[in-house]
Parts: sequence; C-alpha cells; structure tokens
Amino acid sequence: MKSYLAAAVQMTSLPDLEKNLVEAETLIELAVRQGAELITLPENFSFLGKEEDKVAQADAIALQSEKFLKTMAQRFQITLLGGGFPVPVDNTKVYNTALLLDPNGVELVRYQKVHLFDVNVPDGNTYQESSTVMPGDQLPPVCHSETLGNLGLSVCYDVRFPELYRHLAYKGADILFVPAAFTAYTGKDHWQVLLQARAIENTCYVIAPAQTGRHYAMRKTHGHAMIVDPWGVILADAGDQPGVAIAEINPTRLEQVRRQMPSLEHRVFI
Ligand SMILES: O=C(O)CNC(=O)[C@H](CS)NC(=O)CCC(=O)C(=O)O
Repeated sequence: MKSYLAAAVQMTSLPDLEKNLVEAETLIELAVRQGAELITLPENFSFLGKEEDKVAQADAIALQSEKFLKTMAQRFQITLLGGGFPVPVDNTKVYNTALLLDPNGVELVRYQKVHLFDVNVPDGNTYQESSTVMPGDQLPPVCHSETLGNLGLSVCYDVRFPELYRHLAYKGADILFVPAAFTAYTGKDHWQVLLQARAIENTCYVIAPAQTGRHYAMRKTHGHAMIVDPWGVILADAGDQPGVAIAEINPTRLEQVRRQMPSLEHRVFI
C-alpha cells in the first residue's frame, strides 16, 4: 500500500439520469485534476427520484450507470466506486448495488445493500426502501489492492450496523466506504458521529461520498461528504454544496494509529 489521494464526491442527484451522469463526470474530473487516484460516488449518484420512477427506469439506469463507471475509470485511469444504483431483479424489485472498478474499467467487487431504510422520519417523510429494493443476502466484500490497501464496501443505512464493519475489519479492511444519501433530518445529528465511530472502533479510514440538498419534492439530504482518518479525525468535509472532499490515505498513519490504539487486536468476541 502506498500514500495517495482519495476523493469523496458530493452531488445533488435528480430524477434525471442524463443530467446526473454529466454532473458526476464534472466532479470526477475535478477530483482527478486535484490528483485523486481513488474516487467514490454517493448512493443514487445516477438517479434520485420517486421509488416508482426508479423501478420504471431501472433497466436504463443500471445499463447506463455501469457503462458510465467503466468509461470514467478507463478515461481517467482511476479506481472508481459507484456508491449505489438500482440493478433490476424482476419487474418490481431492484438490488441497491455498489460497484468498484479498477483503472482499466474492470469490475473488482460489487455489493448489494443488505439493510434497507424502512423508517418514518420525524420530519414527516416515510421511507420504505424495501417496497422496491430486494435486500442483498451476502456480507459485503473486501477488495485487496496492492497499491490502495484493503477496501471494504457498504451503503448508507448500513452505517448504523457496526457488526457489518467489524466483519470488514476482520477481513482485513483498511478503508471503509460509506456512500450515502442520508436524510437532512437524521444526518444533522447522526451522520458525522456514526462515521467517526466506524473509523475509531475499526481503526480504519472512512470514505463517505454523499448526496446534498433538495432532489425533488420533500427529499432533502444532509451532505457533508467526508474522509475520516483511523483516529477519527475529519480530514476533509464537502460542506453542503456539490463538490469533492479530498484527503491523503497514508499507510504510515494507519500503522501509527493501530500501534497507539491496538483495540482490533484486543477483540474478544468478533
Ligand atoms: O432520500 C432518498 O430518496 C434517497 N435515499 C436512499 O435511497 C437511501 C434508501 S431510502 N437512504 C438511506 O439509506 C438513508 C439512511 C438515513 O438517512 C439514516 O440512516 O438516517
């Protein structure tokens, strides 16, 4: 593993596939120009709209999203995470899928979101992700990269389930991805705390690309795409506007923190 720059992209995705891919390309290019070699896109980067519209367009969204990710990875010679997009299972359900590609555009790993957001948020919004999404039934993968370290996948609401990240740490993860579309209401109190907790308890970097702002009707997300170091320090925070949070991933810092706080070695249960 070497030292390198990673980017967490922050977008305001809309119910418009073409527009979102144009915005994502602009932000990827911005991150590349700043030297990022690992670039991560948030959950719903290619489409954020009503559940029924997402399912109706799922074939096109899945096809275009994969093609886009492959093209971007190759063109810019980057490792690229597509943080979550629908991949059809049948006519009524999709998997909320995260996909990691290498700089040749070759698929490294994929993950189907396991924990679905079926929650009545006290701001009046009701989320019933399971009405259109089939939960994955596999634990998320860790991708072992010689140069970038061991990369562990997850998606959004997963961040509330620490056992998933302990599994990733057990499998050797150095870096945890948490691509998200966190609600504005829950995000203001929970987002940063949860990311810092996952970083500290697993002594891992956390890279969390995010959605921000108003997407349609009542849907507002929290923003604050960020990169957290293994001590829990926030290295970069994209605020509440579209943009990129960029920070150095440094193996020496990772070793130092794991020496100073060897809690992973003191695990008793898992
Ligand atoms: O808002 C939208 O339409 C897009 N959001 C999503 O697609 C997903 C599934 S509904 N959001 C989350 O998982 C939010 C979790 C969260 O916010 C929390 O755990 O508090």
